[in-house]
Amino acid sequence: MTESLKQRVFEANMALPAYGLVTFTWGNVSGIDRERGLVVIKPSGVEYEKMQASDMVVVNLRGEVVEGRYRPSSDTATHLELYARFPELGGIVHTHSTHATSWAQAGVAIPALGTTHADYFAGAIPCTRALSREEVAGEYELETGRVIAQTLEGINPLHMPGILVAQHGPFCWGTTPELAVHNAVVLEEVAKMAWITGTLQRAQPPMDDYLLHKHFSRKHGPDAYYGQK
Ligand SMILES: O=C(CO)[C@@H](O)[C@H](O)COP(=O)(O)O
Repeated sequence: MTESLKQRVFEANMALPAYGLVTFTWGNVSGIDRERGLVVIKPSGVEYEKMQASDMVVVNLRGEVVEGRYRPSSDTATHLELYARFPELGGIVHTHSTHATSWAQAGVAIPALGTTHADYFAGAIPCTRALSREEVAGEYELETGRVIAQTLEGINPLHMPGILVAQHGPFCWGTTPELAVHNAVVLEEVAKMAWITGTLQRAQPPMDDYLLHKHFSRKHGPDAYYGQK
C-alpha cells in the first residue's frame, strides 16, 4: 500500500512544477494512509528534476521517519496537524504559486467573484492571521497548522479546500493527493482572476450568493449533477 501511495504522492508532487505552482524546491504534497497511520510526503529541499518515487518519505503520525533516506518536508508538522484536525482529508499540498501567495502576503481573503471560484470554494478563500513572534519561535510548522485549523473553525474543509497563510502562501487539500493538487491549481487560477477583476472594477462586490450556492452545490453534495458521475 505504501509503495502505491509513494508513487501517487510522487506524481502529485511532480504536478506542482508542471502546473507552474512552484519554482526550485518550493512547495510539497503529502498523502495519508489512515488505516496504517502513515503519511507519505515529499523530501525536504530535493529538486523536482532529480526526484523519484523512491525518494518519498514515510512518517508516522508523530512525524517520525519510518521509511526513506531523506528528511521529510520542513512543512511535515503542518500537514500532520491538518490530517489530525480534519479526518476527511486524504491529501494536502502547499505551494508558492504567484497570485495566491501575493494575496497571502497582502493578508487578504480571495473574494468569490465568479462561478469558476464557486465551483470549488463555497465562499471567499480565507487568509489566516499572521503567526505571533512566539509561535514562529516555537514549533513554527505545527503552529502554522493550528492557525489554519483555527481559521477554518466551523467550516467544512471539503467546502473550502484551501486557505492562505498570512505572509506565507496557500495550503490546499482534498480527499486524495490528486484532488489536493487540482484544488491548488484552481486556487491559483481564481487568485489571478480575482486580482485582474479588481483592476478592471476596483469596487467589484462579491458574486450573488444564490449563484455561488448554485454552482457549488451542482458539483458538490447530495444534489450534485455536474459531469458523468
Ligand atoms: O514554505 C516553504 C518555504 O517558505 C516550503 O514550501 C519550502 O519552500 C519547501 O520546503 P520543503 O518541503 O522542501 O522542506
